[in-house]
Amino acid sequence: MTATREHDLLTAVPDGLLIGGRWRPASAGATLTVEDPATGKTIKTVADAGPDDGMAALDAAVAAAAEWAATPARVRGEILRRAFDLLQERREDFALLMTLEMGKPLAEARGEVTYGGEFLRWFSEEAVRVTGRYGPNPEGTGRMIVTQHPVGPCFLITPWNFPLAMATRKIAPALAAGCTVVVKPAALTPLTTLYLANLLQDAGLPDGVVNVITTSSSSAVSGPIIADPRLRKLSFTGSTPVGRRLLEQAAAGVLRTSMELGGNAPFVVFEDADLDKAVEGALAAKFRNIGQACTAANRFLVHRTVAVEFARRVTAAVDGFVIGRGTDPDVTIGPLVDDKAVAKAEALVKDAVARGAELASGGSRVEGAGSFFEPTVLTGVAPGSDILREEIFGPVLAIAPFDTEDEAVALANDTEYGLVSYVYTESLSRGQRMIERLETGMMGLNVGVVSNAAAPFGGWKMSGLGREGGAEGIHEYLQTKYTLTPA
Ligand SMILES: NC(=O)c1ccc[n+]([C@@H]2O[C@H](COP(=O)([O-])OP(=O)(O)OC[C@H]3O[C@@H](n4cnc5c(N)ncnc54)[C@H](O)[C@@H]3O)[C@@H](O)[C@H]2O)c1
Repeated sequence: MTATREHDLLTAVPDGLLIGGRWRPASAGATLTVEDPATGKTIKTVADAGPDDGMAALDAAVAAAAEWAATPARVRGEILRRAFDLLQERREDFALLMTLEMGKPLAEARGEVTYGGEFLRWFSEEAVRVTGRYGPNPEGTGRMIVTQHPVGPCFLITPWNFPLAMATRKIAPALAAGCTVVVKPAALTPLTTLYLANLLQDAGLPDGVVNVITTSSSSAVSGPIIADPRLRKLSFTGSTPVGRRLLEQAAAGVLRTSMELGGNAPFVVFEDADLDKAVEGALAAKFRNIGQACTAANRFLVHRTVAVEFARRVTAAVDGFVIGRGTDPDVTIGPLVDDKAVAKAEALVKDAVARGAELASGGSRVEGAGSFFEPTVLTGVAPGSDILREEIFGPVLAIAPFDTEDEAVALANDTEYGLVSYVYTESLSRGQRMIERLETGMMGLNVGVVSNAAAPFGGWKMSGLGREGGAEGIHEYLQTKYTLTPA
């Protein structure tokens, strides 16, 4: 990867706010810097929006709402399809951009372009499948008509860990449903969203349908937007504490919300599992995105009879990982997003070891430039350790043994989160029992990655509200009207 290629790409990314189809600086002239977490160096400076800019973006979304809602769904779908096609042409640019601003290895960034792109294609097709119902009133006389309508202007807040996919997973269904949006990416990773907005313009999206504000003052800018009665929907992906705060704000206006929040996924390996498959799944579920995924396996619950062998095999694989800047094709473990993330991984490992866990591999920060933490395997993690309760969001694989199926279920469900679980067993009946017993919105049964544009992604319990993707996803942005007529 040449420095010139990186420079040319970064230069091509807009550095302003997109409001009503025009790129412009923040009204106060403020800027924020974006760093490469592998080097700690600034790679670009972009506009830092204030509350006035946020309101201007909402004004633009409101002004464009009626015309976009009246645009035939077929036309809206065709724009999304063009955006999908353009993304395929620009896939290497998007992959490199994510590696530069967020740190994930290029091969994984390419995987995210594929995954994130699929939401554009999926919802380009779903746009034309929004239908109503018309029929006799089964309870009496007259006719019942049920119709679907866009909810109106939406505010979409995305996290830094999947800069492209978290944006397309919200923007595509909103546009398909006929809603206009204001998008606010995380301040650590605004570049991918800016470049995506640029692509949507190239795909023929009318002015004002997608507006983007980048800001380091998330709560000061978001508060007035959420409080504005013209806003009709808030969709958020991020941590549970921030989600809870936003729900409180949204409650004042009885605002519709979708919340994709934190996880604490159990990865259960039964004694009858195919260990080769379980190890392969474990590595994907844990080390994808350097462990920084809401779907990352957080707690490895392994039957005591296979725990030593499972640990031996994952440790052998982890010892072969290559740490470094994600632009190097040999690298399998990039940096964490910032030093705070490194400190958190360090503290969780320390606590687990203090409570009796053994370090089979890694365990330390990597000294020098950039925010690196060694891929780590911990065995014999004791109940009550912080690492079993908190979302690790780092490359630490923590193994705790269990003896019976009931114990595995109790441990797996012993968390306020309920996003995803992973189960490895060769028994069909046990697999089916796990579907019934595990309290999560998604489950990987002998599979280590569940994300899929055609599936309803989302959690139970404190992992969130609503679903993204699948046939369900577009309904987050539609509201139902029921009409009774005597005819
Ligand atoms: N369930 C899912 O689909 C899913 C997917 C990815 C990440 N996540 C979760 O996201 C978290 C990691 O992301 P993060 O660290 O960026 O989360 P975060 O909650 O700190 O930030 C998410 C977004 O919210 C913004 N934000 C923060 N405080 C705000 C406030 N007071 N008002 C308005 N906006 C605010 C941030 O700028 C960012 O854009 C993890 O908990 C992870 O599990 C969930």
